[in-house]
Amino acid sequence: MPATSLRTVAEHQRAIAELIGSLAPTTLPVAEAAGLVLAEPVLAPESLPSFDNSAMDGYAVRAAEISTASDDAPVRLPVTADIPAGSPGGELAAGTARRIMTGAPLPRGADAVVEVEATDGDTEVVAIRTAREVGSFVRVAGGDIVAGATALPGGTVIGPAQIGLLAALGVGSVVVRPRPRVLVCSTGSELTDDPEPAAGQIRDSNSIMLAAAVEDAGCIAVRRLWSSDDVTTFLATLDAELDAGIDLVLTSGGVSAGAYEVVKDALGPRGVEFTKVAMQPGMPQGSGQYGGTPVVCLPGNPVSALVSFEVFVRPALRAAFGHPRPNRDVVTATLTEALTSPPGKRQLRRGLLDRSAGTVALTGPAGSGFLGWMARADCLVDVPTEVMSLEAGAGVEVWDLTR
Ligand SMILES: Nc1nc2c(c(=O)[nH]1)N[C@H]1C(S)=C(S)[C@@H](COP(=O)(O)OP(=O)(O)OC[C@H]3O[C@@H](n4cnc5c(N)ncnc54)[C@H](O)[C@@H]3O)O[C@H]1N2
Ligand code: MOO
Repeated sequence: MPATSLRTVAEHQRAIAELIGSLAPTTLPVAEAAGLVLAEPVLAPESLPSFDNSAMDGYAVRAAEISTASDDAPVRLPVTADIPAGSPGGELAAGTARRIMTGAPLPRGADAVVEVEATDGDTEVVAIRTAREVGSFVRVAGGDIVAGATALPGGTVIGPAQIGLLAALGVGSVVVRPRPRVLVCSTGSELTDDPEPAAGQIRDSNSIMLAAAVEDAGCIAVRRLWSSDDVTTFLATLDAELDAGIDLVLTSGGVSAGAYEVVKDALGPRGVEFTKVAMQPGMPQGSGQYGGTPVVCLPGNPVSALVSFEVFVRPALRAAFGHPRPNRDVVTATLTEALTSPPGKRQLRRGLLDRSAGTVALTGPAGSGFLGWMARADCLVDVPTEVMSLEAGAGVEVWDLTR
């Protein structure tokens, strides 16, 4: 097939994004929502802080009563009570102070806190050496968030800070799009889980690698399957595991032009379209629905499989749960060596970024069967379709695989 008739990367990206679509929002306990995205805003059910409290260990006072305090002429106030954090603040009588701890409620009548360092620390009659303004070291109720205000807008990614805030507000569940659930299936009669593979056999690295990529994208790799290159076995393996809870079946291998292309032979007549994409690696690709479940078929060469996952599947999976940044960060870097790229194909080479120097070095040649070169890389160098060679020193766009 001439290169001009291949599907472009952008076209196949759109096809996969449409295929996977967007998952319906659901309500989840906050603790299970880490990494997910709010499908609607969270309104604060109460104010934060919920009561006026002290920002320092010190003494709760009336500011006006210590306005003349200085090192030479400290103001002395009887200490009538201790207010540890967790106890009620009580009422501050005129002309007195209460010892107060950080986070403890301000007693009624007090309007400032003097930190212990500005006093002699006495527990009976405290000498205060510094005047303090009204409101000093007081964390006012609602000073962070007022009841009824938007605590977190829709579209927020739920990370540690958001989880902490929701816990502080007493919000136990949130409305989010769920993590896509992915069934990962390797194919190939050469694959074995025998620690000592027989002649011609190899270990299945794709399913564990793609499952890790699925989890790294914030999704769930529900199960890992393996099938030989036999169509009946492959379909039976898939049918036994497919249920309504699977959002995507991700296969690898069996999609090119050989005599035993099990995925193509099994799913081609059953709703999955096999195409060639103008990309290196990752030319043979498949996508469609099998029994109503979206299926993406990646090529078997391990590097092709993982690069194809990066280019087509990861962004679509993240978009499916509403992630505001479905794509990797793209940066511009200077190539440290020359490269060549096939005509009519967008090439994604494996590279190592030197972030401080702004340079990128290739970790190996373009071959798609050698995972070692990919495992040493932390980025993909994106060589545009129309570019067939680049000299050392050329500027290139680079996908940062760490972000
Ligand atoms: N005559 C042609 N041959 C090939 C073409 C072509 O257009 N014409 N395309 C080449 C390209 S490009 C790719 S990519 C591969 C894709 O092949 P398949 O998707 O059919 O994959 P397999 O043949 O099953 O395997 C390819 C390669 O990868 C190894 N592999 C497969 N699965 C795993 C796994 N789970 N773990 C580890 N390694 C795996 C497999 O042993 C093969 O070495 O086709 C080219 N050929
Ligand atoms: O296109 Mo294949 O995926 O390069 O090796």
